[in-house]
Amino acid sequence: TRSTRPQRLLRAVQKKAIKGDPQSVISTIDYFCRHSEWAMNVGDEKGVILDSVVCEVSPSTALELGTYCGYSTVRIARLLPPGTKLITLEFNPDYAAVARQIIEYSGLQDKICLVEGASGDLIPKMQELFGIKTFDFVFLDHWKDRYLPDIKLLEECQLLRKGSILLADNVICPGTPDYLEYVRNSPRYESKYFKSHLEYTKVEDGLEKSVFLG
Ligand SMILES: O=C(NC/C=C/[C@H]1O[C@@H](Sc2ccncc2)[C@H](O)[C@@H]1O)c1cc([N+](=O)[O-])cc(O)c1O
Ligand SMILES: [Mg+2]
Repeated sequence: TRSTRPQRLLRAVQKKAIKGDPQSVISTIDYFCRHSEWAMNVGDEKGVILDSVVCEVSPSTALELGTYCGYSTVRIARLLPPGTKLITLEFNPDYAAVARQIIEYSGLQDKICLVEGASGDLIPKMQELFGIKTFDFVFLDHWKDRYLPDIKLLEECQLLRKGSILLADNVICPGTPDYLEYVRNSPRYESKYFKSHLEYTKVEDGLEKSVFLG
């Protein structure tokens, strides 16, 4: 049977990227998605905004919802201070299998913990599974209708602290209207929109950065 797009993306990384070099893995994926096949990675333009927020927060504990092929996982992990771990949750086992190989190829496997399962089931287990008290940084890039329920779950599980940073992809395209309305109107968040473009296109999209106020 025909290979899947994530498998073709992985093959391009194994063929063209330098093993152990996260930047070359990132550049190879961006080139492949621009010139061969579009894929739903956060991409290079929004990726620069993601990089700047990760560097600013310099998190000790970080969570990513929606690994897909591991592009943003590698982008985030390459900037984490030594000794810190990025926990990334992925629901689809086929995507997880590709992401594990891309993460390993980048050489960042010691900074990343990929957990297969649904965020709704796994978030309540973060304390017991990883001894996590709170997350300094959360990147949301999974099913768009899960953004709002999942941050409410993070609040309920007391996994956010005063100053925790949430960064959400695709708040314009495909769009997460209920999430945006919540973080922009809740007294518990201070929110800011970073205008950009949908990965590898000229369509408007952006990232929403929200600080939990406790
Ligand atoms: O649909 C999009 N993203 C959904 C991503 C979903 C990813 O997260 C899990 S779901 C999950 C993971 C963990 N827990 C629960 C569910 C899926 O298996 C996939 O790996 C999207 C679409 C476009 N676009 O242009 O159409 C652009 C983008 O940047 C996007 O992110
Ligand atoms: Mg996205």
